[in-house]
Amino acid sequence: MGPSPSPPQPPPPLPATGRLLVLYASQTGNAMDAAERVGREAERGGCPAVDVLSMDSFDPSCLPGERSVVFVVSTTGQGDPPDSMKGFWRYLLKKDLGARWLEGLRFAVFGLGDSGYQKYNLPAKKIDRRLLQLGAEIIIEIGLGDDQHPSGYEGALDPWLLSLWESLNKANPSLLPRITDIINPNLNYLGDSKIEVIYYSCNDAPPDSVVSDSKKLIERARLMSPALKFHSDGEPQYMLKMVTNQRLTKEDYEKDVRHFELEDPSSAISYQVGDALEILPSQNPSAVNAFIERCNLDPDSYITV
Ligand SMILES: Cc1cc2nc3c(=O)[nH]c(=O)nc-3n(C[C@H](O)[C@H](O)[C@H](O)COP(=O)(O)O)c2cc1C
Repeated sequence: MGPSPSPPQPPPPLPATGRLLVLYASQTGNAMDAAERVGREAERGGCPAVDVLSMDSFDPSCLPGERSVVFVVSTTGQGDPPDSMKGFWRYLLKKDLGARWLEGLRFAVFGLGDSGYQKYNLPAKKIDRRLLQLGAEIIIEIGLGDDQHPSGYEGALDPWLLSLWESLNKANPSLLPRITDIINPNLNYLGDSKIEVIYYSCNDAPPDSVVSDSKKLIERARLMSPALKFHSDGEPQYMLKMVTNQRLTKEDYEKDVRHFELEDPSSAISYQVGDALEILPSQNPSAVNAFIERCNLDPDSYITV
């Protein structure tokens, strides 16, 4: 008998030089959206490996093993870091890390904040400074997204990303072999639209077609109320009184972020830690009618997409 074949070997780990890591800390989702955009653009530029992770799912002690990291960090409270950054930040502040701990790591920080607050973009500024103290090399200057900008944080993110890709490419062209696809996107590359919109008048729909099925759905959507939805699906229906509805943002701030409390839900619903509560909005019929009128649509037509 000949020697038994050796078991298949796992592929060798990709060298950290070929990977772009995007670490984000977000309280209400904007920094996550921005980080995902960074990741998507890097992939479009041909980056061999891109990972987009929330800071609390990355072990900070592994940071020295990385070569290129983009940090996307928002601000909450009064200049506070998002919850998902707290552990990471505590680790970075450890005294024994030393001024060479991050030698060989190149980084860039994009912050999301609101210049209406006194402590504008503070966590992003702090992490930028701390990474430098720990010996990391800056790729480009910190970018500061501002809710007060007419285009929101994207007003600063767009030009910042362009400089980021150019600087990364200068230092390591193999990281973005198709950089022109991000810097000068060829719109033909996107191809033709992949959706088709068909309008039917309500009388056009054959009786057993998808359109006639969707008639019921549309009628329900017009009257949309979560309670009705649950009722017609045969699922349990609970009415809970809201006892606190407190605005967390300033009155003159365009975003309306709220803290809600419901009256003793345990009397009506049995739930466990980790269960998700879904709060569905009701449609405002006058808003639906205004939309139909604005778009010059026939209120009795059906549309398939
Ligand atoms: C309750 C609250 C507190 C905030 N505090 C600050 C602040 O102190 N400084 C700042 O620059 N921005 C502050 N912002 C603005 C946010 O950082 C900004 O809206 C950001 O886009 C939110 O990103 P996120 O959704 O990833 O958390 C605050 C926003 C909210 C809703």
